[in-house]
Amino acid sequence: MKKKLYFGSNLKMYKNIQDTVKYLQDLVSLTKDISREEMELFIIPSYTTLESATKNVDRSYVKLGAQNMCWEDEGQFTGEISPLMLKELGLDLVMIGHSERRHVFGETDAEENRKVKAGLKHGFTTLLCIGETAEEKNFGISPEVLRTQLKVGFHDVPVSEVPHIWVAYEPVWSIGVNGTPASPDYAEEMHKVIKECLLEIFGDAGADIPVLYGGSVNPGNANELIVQPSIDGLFTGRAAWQADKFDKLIRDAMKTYKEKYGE
Ligand SMILES: O=C[C@H](O)COP(=O)(O)O
Repeated sequence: MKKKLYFGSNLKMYKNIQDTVKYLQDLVSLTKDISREEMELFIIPSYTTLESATKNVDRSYVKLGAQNMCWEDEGQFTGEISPLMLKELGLDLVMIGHSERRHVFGETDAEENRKVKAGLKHGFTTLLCIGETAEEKNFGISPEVLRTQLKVGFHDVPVSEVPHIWVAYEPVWSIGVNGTPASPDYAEEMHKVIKECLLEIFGDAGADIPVLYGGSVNPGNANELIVQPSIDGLFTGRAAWQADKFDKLIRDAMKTYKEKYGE
């Protein structure tokens, strides 16, 4: 089972312009020799760094994205960023529905759906993040929660958009300094649920959507996660924020994957 592997990071509300550009340039130069046929690298920095990042980083090696986006092109939406504004920067992707957007800022599945449709309409690769809370996990309803987030998130999205869709599974309880990483077995089980649901939504084409795991990915668990059959990549926060450490995590994971599945 040989497939392209995805590695990316969300920089959240960290790093100023200078630090972001340096991080991206270092990451590109460190990872340049890794074939982009085998590995997709993407980074999602803060809004204020994006213009400098797009101008100063070799985009053939790293895709750049935004952490959120409004569903409207323009209007009376103080504090929001329009898809047209992001297009002006020439970004590759938008992330929709990150756990912190849903749980700190109260975004709903229906809002994520509007954003997903806007992202796709404007030609961005659209990364929808989903994941259950600890309480939902304890009630034993994780599959139902994930299926709801996918079914609402992709409501009315035509199958022709599949090539532009990515999904990240990030259980809320696994994210950040207080998070507990999902075990590889549990992550695999949930990825299977997600992949089955994508087939239901998009038919056979749904199988082409990459599904990434995120939530306390670190050098100690990345290798075991990446070899799970239904995990297509790792969406990493803290463990990716130093270019040399992220480069090592990627290389080790790819080596482990190749040892298991062949060159
Ligand atoms: O977007 C990334 C996730 O929130 C994961 O963050 P983390 O790896 O620091 O837990």
